[in-house]
Parts: sequence; structure tokens; C-alpha cells
Amino acid sequence: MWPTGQGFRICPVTREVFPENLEKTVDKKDFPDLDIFICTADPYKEPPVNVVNTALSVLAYDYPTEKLSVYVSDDGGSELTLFAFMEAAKFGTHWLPFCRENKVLDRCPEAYFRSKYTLNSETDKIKIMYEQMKKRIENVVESGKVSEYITSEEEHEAFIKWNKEFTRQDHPAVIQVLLESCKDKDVTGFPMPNLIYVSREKSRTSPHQFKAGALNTLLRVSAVMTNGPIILIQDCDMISNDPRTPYNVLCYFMDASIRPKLAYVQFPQCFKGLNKNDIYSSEMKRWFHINPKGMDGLLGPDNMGSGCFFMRRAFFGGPSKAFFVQPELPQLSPDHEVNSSIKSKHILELADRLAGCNYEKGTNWGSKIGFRYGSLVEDYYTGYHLHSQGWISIFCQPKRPAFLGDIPITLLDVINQQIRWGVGLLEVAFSRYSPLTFGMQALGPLMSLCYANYAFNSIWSIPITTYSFLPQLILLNKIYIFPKVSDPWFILYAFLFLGAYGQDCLEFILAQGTLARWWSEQRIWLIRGLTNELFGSLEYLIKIMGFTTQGFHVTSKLVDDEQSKRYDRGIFEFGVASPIFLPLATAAIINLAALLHGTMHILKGENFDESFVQLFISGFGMVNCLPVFEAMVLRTDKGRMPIKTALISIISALGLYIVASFILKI
Ligand SMILES: O=c1ccn([C@@H]2O[C@H](COP(=O)(O)OP(=O)(O)O[C@H]3O[C@H](CO)[C@@H](O)[C@H](O)[C@H]3O)[C@@H](O)[C@H]2O)c(=O)[nH]1
Ligand SMILES: [Mn+2]
Repeated sequence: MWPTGQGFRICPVTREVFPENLEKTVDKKDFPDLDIFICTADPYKEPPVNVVNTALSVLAYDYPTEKLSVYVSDDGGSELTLFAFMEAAKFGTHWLPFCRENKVLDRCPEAYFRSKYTLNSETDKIKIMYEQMKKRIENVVESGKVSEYITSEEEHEAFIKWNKEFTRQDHPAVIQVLLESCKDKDVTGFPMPNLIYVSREKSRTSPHQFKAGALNTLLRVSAVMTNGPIILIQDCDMISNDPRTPYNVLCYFMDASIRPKLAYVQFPQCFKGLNKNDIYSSEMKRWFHINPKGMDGLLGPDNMGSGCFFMRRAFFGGPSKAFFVQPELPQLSPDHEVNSSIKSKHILELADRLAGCNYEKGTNWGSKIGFRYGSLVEDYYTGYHLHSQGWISIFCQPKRPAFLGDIPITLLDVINQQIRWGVGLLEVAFSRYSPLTFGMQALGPLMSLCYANYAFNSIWSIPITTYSFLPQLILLNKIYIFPKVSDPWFILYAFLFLGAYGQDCLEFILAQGTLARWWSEQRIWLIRGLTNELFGSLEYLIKIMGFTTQGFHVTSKLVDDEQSKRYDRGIFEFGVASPIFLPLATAAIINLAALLHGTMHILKGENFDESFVQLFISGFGMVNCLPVFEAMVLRTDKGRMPIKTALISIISALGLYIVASFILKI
């Protein structure tokens, strides 16, 4: 892992753009069309009102509205989400001119009304409107029925496909044009952007490939409707935080010297609502900020799934003409020009067919065209393939974050999210496209090291688990395996530990981190080794043995008030009795026991020299486990560790001790 990590350190790059100069060189008329894709998958885990907020924040981009189209992919196949978007389309006709006229910076309504905005009759009016919309959406979600709220015949028509047979896993495609730019105007008479709702056909018998499948459907549907050459991909919980972001991106896409090979411009994933010390290290400074800068000096950052502007052409083979992969229908080609209304019958019929669940059979979608199938981290995997084909990417890190996302606030959610990443990355690591073999040839050594560092990340669980148990169990049996403090070899151990931790800390602080957040980062790194990396590797093994696993487990974005309060206070949230916590809790007990046991012997006058390293490791483990002890014994709130988990881990610790003693005695 150490050598692979060096790929990021050789040539880091920091870029700056001057979007204010853009209009001096490019006429607004010549701006390319921009298609924005927003994915949602579950109205109960991803509240529609939040998805709507994300959509409004990009609908209100500072961009010629007739060139802007927003496509919403609803993998939840939910009428609640469609209803929410019908509401959003109406509210949007007020919200967009309001933002434009008042030069609003927070174009996500929820964010705006939470900020310090000027109170006057106009803001009052729009706020009331927003609250009413929110209320209606929330009521509908709560009751699970839209019928009470729809009045017009046209609206009824939109929900016609939701009949008795319609289930989330089995339903026909639903495509609804909610706003059409040339016809629908806002309240000041300005054209609105296009807004299209797409829920692809689903059937239990055909694989749907999760988000990658959803994005490929949107690639096709948007191709026949607007075919914008630039595409922004957004998760439903990542709001736009800066209306001028497309300008930043155009600085690169309009640059003739980079454009021919540029596949995507990636913005870092930034998050809102982190607590002070970022206890779960959700900021992921290394993955989302430091490493991409390092890769930017090579072929460019990896793709992070959200906040990424793609060149549509990049989804159709390598950058040179010779490597262009022609799609099966000429209308899907990136250079195809659309000239009929997005509501015209033949377009809608074709779109319906393109969103069919059997459409991709026998085509290149998922292998040579579009987002790649075969890994649960479709973002990383697709970016990796694009780089292998000779495309480059760019990391754009403006001071004001372009996007702000939500983070999971319970430890189990964090772990589950990372189990998915771990499985997805291992799928790449051991595929025929492994960065160490295929990648080495296609990308050259440094870039493939970077990709390998991610792909093999779960390997950390081996040393971390070993160091969490072995020295401690051995210490408990009064056996010493490390050099004595007086031994010159001790210096090597001390150097490696201090060197690695020192470098890590320095890099973190240099990337505008704080010491407390660095401490959280190293702690969560250890916790990951004992939780998601272990369970992720296990899930991966089960998967390759041919058993079905849970697939893409969507992270819940619902916020429980109590949990959220505890999170804000920086308290770890366990709450549920899950076997996932067992290795961590067991390690905590073993470390504490080893530390106490070792210290006792020293107090009794035994020599410190031999046991120091093991004692230090146990102490370090114990300090890192403080939140676990708190959750086990001190806390009484609902987020504490369930007694069942605590008891089982005590028994496991005892068991481990007995087994270890037995083995060590022979
Ligand atoms: O079958 C599915 C599953 C998920 N999604 C959407 O994918 C997005 C990401 O899902 P989430 O549960 O929020 O996962 P995260 O772990 O937060 O997402 C990160 O990791 C994913 C890969 O595992 C990437 O796709 C994301 O862009 C990246 O932000 C959400 O908008 C979902 O609605 C779908 O559209 N269809
Ligand atoms: Mn997410």
C-alpha cells in the first residue's frame, strides 16, 4: 500500500479559473447545451422534497435557460417523486426569476431560507410559496397517495401508469416532460429550462445495474430529446452551491487546447452539516481533496460520481475518431442534432423504448458505451476506463464549493456505504481490468498506482486487524515480540510509526485540516479496518462464489432529530445491534485488558524495556476506542451500543483470550 500511495505525491496540481473572462471570448449564444442528470432511488430514504431542492438549485443555474435541461431518474418508480417534481415545476416559475432578479447565491430554496436573507415582502411571499409546496410534498409522502392533491385532467393523465400491477421492481417506463423550454415561461415571461422525469422500465427478471443503468438510460433518453454535449451528473442529495459553476467548467471545455481529450471536469465532493471534529471523517479529505490533486498532475482525477461534468462524446469510445464507437441508433450519437419538440409523439415513443429494461440486450451499453457495468463503484470504474482509453480529466476546486452534499450521520450508515465501496473496488481490483495489470499497460505506472491504491484499499484490514489483536493477546500471555527499547532495531519501529503518522498529519493539516479532524481521520481509518473492510471483503468473497449479495444499498438521507442532535455534539451513533460492530467492540476490550494487564506488571516492578511496544500499541488502541467504551458503558441515550452487542463482544474477547493462551502454551 505504501508504494501505491506514492502515485498521488509525485505531481500534485492546483488550478485556478477566471470565469469572469469567459464572456469576453465566447458569446453566450455559443454556449453549449447542458444536460443535467439527477438520480434518485427511493422516496423513503431520499425524501422527494430534498431531491426537488437539488433539482431547483441546478434549474436556477446562471446559464441560458433554453440551453439547460434537467433530467430526473427515479429508480424508486414512485408517484410521490413525480408529484414532487410537478410541484417543483410550478414553484420553479417563481423561484427562477426571484433568484435572477435578486442575484441570489444559494439557489437551493431550503439553503436560501436557512441563510441570512433579507426580509421583505418579496422574500416573504416566496418563502410562503416554498413552505406550501414543501408541505404538500411532505403530506403526499406521508399518506403515500397523490390522488387527493391532483386536480386537473392533465395531471391525472401523468399518473395513469401507476395501476395495481405497478410495483417498484416491476413497472413500465414512465417519462413525463414537466417543463419544455420553448413553451413554458416563468412568471416574468422568461423561458424555463427543460425538466423531464424518467423512471425506466423495471422487471424482476432483468438486471438493472443500479445507478450505472439509470445513468445509461438517461444518456439515451436525453440524446433523443436534447443531446446536450455537456452533461452534469448529480446525486439527489448534492445541491448546487454556486450558480456560476457552469462558467468554471466552460473555461476548460471551451479551451481548444484541452477540449479534444477532455472527458470530464470533476468537482470535489463537499458536504454540509459536518460536526466540528468530523467524527466519521465524512469529509474524506484524502479521497476527495488531496488525492485528486495528485492525480490531476497525471491524467486527471478519478470520477467521484457526483459533481462531475462530462463531455457526452466521452461515453462513445476513445478520443480519436478511429476509436469512436457508433451507438446502435443514429439518434443516440453525440453529434446527432435534435430538431423536434421534446413533447412530440415520436420522440416520446422512442424515449419510452430507450428506457425499456431489455433495450440494452445485445448492445454495447455498459461495456463499450456509457457508464461501465461490473462494479458497484460505477463512477470510479467508468473514470478508470475513460483514462485507459486516452481521455484526460480535470479537477476543479473553486474556493466556494460548487456542490454540497449530505452525509450519513450514524456509524452503521457510514460503514454500510463503505462496504459497498469496498466491494465495488475489489470487483475492479481482481477483474481482468485490474489496475496492476491492465492499468499498468493502459495508464502507465503512476496513474495505475493511484487507481490500485483505491482498488486494493480493503487490504488495510489485514494489518489493522492483526495489530488490533495480536500484540495485545500475546502481551496478555506475557510474551514479547517486538525489539526492546534498548535494542537498536527499536529505532526502526519508532521511525516507521512516527514517520507514517507524522506525514499523514502534515498532509492533512496542509490541506486546511485541523488537528482534531486529523485525529478523527486516523481513528476512522482504524475503525474501517475492523468493520467495513472486513465485512466488505467477506461480501465480495460471497459474491464471487456466486451467491447473491445486497447490491447497491442506498444510503439513507432521512434525518432523525435525536440522532442529528447527538451527531452535532460529536457523539458516535451505534444504536442498532449489528454484528458489524463486533470486531470493533471486541478489539476495544482486548486492548483495554492488555493495557491494564501490562501496566499492572510494570507497577509490580517488572521491566518496561521488553513490553514497551506492545504496551504502547494497546494504549494507542485503547485511546482510539474511547468512543466505543463510552457507548458501551457510560451512555444511556438511544445511540449507545446495545447491551446485546456489548455482551457478545465481551464473550468473544474472553474466547479469543482463551484460544490464544491455549495456542501460545503449546
Ligand atoms: O439503483 C440505484 C442506486 C442508487 N442510485 C442513486 O445513486 C446515488 C448515490 O447513492 P447513495 O446511496 O447516495 O450512495 P453514496 O455512497 O453516497 O454515493 C457515492 O458512491 C456511489 C458509488 O457507490 C456513487 O454513485 C455516488 O455518486 C457517490 O456519491 C443516489 O442519488 C441514488 O439515488 C440510483 O439511481 N439507482
Ligand atoms: Mn450519497
